[in-house]
Amino acid sequence: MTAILTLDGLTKRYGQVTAVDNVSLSIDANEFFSLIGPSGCGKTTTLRSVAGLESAQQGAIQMAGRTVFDAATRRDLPPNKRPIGMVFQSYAVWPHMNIFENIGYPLKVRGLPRDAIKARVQRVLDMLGMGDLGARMPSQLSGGQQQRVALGRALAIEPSLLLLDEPLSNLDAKLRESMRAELKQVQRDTGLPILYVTHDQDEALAMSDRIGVMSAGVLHQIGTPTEVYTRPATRFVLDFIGTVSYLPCEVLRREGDTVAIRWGDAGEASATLEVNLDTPERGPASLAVRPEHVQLTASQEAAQPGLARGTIKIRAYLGDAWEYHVRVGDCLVRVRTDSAQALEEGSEVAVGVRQGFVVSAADGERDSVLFD
Ligand SMILES: Nc1ncnc2c1ncn2[C@@H]1O[C@H](COP(=O)(O)OP(=O)(O)OP(=O)(O)O)[C@@H](O)[C@H]1O
Repeated sequence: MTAILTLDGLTKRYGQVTAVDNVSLSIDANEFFSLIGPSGCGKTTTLRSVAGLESAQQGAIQMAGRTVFDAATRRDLPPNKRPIGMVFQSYAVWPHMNIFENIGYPLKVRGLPRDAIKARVQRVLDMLGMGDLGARMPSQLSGGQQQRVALGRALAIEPSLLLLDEPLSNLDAKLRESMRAELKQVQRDTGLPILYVTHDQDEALAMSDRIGVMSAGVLHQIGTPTEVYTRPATRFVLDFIGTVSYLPCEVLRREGDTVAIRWGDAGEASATLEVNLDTPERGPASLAVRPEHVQLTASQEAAQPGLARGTIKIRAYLGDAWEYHVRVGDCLVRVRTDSAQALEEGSEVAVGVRQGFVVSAADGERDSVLFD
C-alpha cells in the first residue's frame, strides 16, 4: 500500500502545553483512519497541522508523495497548496448561496470553467443523494442535508485526502447513525482516504479501518477496531475503548501468555495475560473485565474457582440485551447478557469471568468502587 499521508515525529507546543507529542503515523490510499481520544488530547491540533492551519515545532508531514511540512527545513505549504478537503463540526454552509453555488464556490475560486463546475457539482450532488436540491437555499435544508453540502464542497475539489473533524456531532443520534453509514459509503465510492477526528468511540469503531488512540498529545496505539478493543497496548487504551470494570485479584504466577490468579470466593483461576499491559509478576492486582465477558448464574453457590458471589444492584433493559450493575465485594461490575436472561434487582448471583486483563492494582478500582 502507498501511504497518502505520513506524519513523522510531529510535535506541537502551545507555551507549556505539548498538544501533540512526537506523533508518527501513516494513512494508506483508500483508508478510513480515525484519531480518537478525550477532549484536549491533541486530535484537532494534529488535524489542523495536517491541514496547514498550525505549524508544528518538530517533525515532518508528507502528503501524496510531497513534503508539505518539515520543521527542520522550515518548509510549510499553506492550506490551499495542500491536496486536502476539510469538513468541520460547525458545517459552515454559506447562507446567501444556494446549494449548487455552495459546492461550486471552491471550484470558481480555482478558476474552473463554468461547464466543468456545473458537471462536477452535479456529480457530487448525485453522489450525495441530493441531485435535485441544487437550487435550494441552506435554510431550506435539514441539519443532515447541510452537513452533506459541506461534505460535497470538500469533495468537489477532488482532494487526495479528506480531513473531517467531528463532522457529525451537531446531528441528532438517529441521523448521526445514518450519516456514519453514508460517509463510509462515500469513502468506498470515491476511494478517498479519510482522516477523521472524534471523541466518540462508537463512531470510530463503526467506521474506521484503523484507529489511533491519543491521550495528552501521545499516540498510544494504532490498530484496527478489533485490535484496540481486544488487545489494548496500554492501560489508557483499555480504559478508553469500551467499558471495563475492575475486580481485585491476586497474581499467583505467570507462565508465558497466561497468568494464574486467585479471585472471587475460592481457589485459583487462570486468565489470558496481555503481556503488553502492566501485569505484575505476583501479588495484588486487578482483573479488568468487559461487560460481555462476565457470566451471571442465578445461584448463591459461588464456592468454585473463578466464581464470586454478587448481588444485582441495577438492571437496565437495552432491547437486545440486559445490562446489570453487580456488586461483588466492594466493587461494582458492569455486565451485559442477551435479553433472554432476566435476573431481578436484589437477587444473589454467581459471577464468572470468561476473559479479562490482569493489570496492576494501582488506581484500577477507582471507577468500580461505588455505593453500599
Ligand atoms: N491555540 C491554542 N493555544 C493554546 N493552547 C491550545 C491551542 N489549541 C489547543 N490548545 C491546547 O492543546 C491541547 C490539545 O488541544 P486539541 O484541541 O488539539 O485537543 P482535542 O483532542 O482536539 O480536544 P477536543 O476534542 O476538545 O476538540 C489542549 O490542552 C488545548 O488546550
